[in-house]
Amino acid sequence: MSRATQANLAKEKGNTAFRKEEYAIAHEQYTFAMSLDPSDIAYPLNRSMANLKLKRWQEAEDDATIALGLAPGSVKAYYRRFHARLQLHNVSGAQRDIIGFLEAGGEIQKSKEMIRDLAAMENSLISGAGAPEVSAATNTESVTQGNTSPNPLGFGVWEAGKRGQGAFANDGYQRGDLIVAERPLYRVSHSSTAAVHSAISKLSEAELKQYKSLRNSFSQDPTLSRDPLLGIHQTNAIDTQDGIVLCLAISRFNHSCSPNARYSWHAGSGRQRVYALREIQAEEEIFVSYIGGRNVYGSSRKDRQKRLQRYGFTCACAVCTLPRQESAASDTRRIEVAKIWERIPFYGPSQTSLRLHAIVRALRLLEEEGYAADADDFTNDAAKICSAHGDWASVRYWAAKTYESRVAEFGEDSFRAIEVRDNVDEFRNSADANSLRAQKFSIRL
Ligand SMILES: C[S@@+](CC[C@H](N)C(=O)[O-])C[C@H]1O[C@@H](n2cnc3c(N)ncnc32)[C@H](O)[C@@H]1O
Repeated sequence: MSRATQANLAKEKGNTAFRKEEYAIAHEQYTFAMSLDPSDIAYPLNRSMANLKLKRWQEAEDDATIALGLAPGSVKAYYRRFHARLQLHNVSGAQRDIIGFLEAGGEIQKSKEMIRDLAAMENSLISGAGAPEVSAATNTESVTQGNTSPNPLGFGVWEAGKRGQGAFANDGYQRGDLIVAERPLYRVSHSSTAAVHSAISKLSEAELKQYKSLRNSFSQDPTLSRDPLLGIHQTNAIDTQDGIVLCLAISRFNHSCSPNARYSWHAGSGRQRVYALREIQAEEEIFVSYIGGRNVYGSSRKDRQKRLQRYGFTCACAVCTLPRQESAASDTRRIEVAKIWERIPFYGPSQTSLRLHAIVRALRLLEEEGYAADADDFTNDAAKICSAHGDWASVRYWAAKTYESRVAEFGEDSFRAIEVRDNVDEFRNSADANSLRAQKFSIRL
């Protein structure tokens, strides 16, 4: 009997054992078949299935990889490896298998099930259900709608083209929704090599593994390439008023110069939060801005690109990739906003109408830019100047706008919202109240 025939016989024995749910025996027979004929894809493919049944995930993945080496377009091999990788929490590998499965002609319906399974696995990884060895488990909570009740994470991590991976909304959000609140993996007061290494040395083995799975945009950097752990820190760390933090889930949020979400450090709970700045549709990517305030809304594409080099990338967001003419128009708008911001304190006591018109102009320009944050930089000034004229209706209008944006962007319990909650009273009691000629203004947004 030829080796090929013997191998086929062993496979048949394996299949019989498999049907009787005797997976260990099936595994033995497939191994024998492989040793007799290593060129036949059926044997590693079947052994991969037996390994899945035996919950030997790594071996199942390896066998599917062997099968793909023998037949690169094998739908079954992609499907089995996907399931092995799912169990191994290999998100990007599992994503690649879904793509391979589809490209090899796998059924659309099945691929949708794979996507759902992967999303469920990711959510369980981040929220902790069924994945106790994953440190983000205890680190993350999320609220999909309304700011109050904790739900499973409302976003998944997917491939985002040139940006690597990114966070995509499951069902969508409204302005002011808390997308996630995550306890950092570590916090450092500065990003020196010693401080970062010291923080990393305190991570558990599982945490370190997750840390190492984060993106490193500095692998080609002349100095940082020698220190990948520092490169990961540099790529993902976030500046907060309480130091520099690194969060596993939030690390997957990409940057946009007109973001639909924003970071908000909450000192009370020691958590980094992300709030929706505007409506975010289901499956839309969630973007934050890595740079703050005027550095993003008041600066040209060229200047923003320069600043973002610090994160090791050239920004490819929707604003930075506008065609030449639209990009120039965007720059013009942002530079005008910056000029208005700089000019505001220099309007004279008789120029309050002009000042308020300039504020409205800045806010409209921001709206045209699709920039949905930081309106409070302007509305707060409008309230203050109206209080100097004793125009309390205008003060209430502008102060309400300020409070509204701070609640939506930082949360009702944030310092920044609380600070302006009773602003009307504070303006009334301030030394500047009624200090200019009494006047009423009807200038509104
Ligand atoms: C904090 S990570 C964000 C998640 C990352 N994309 C990933 O795959 O894990 C920051 C890195 O993502 C990429 N990135 C984020 N926003 C980007 C953008 N607007 N354009 C190009 N790359 C971006 C850059 O490589 C950057 O260094």
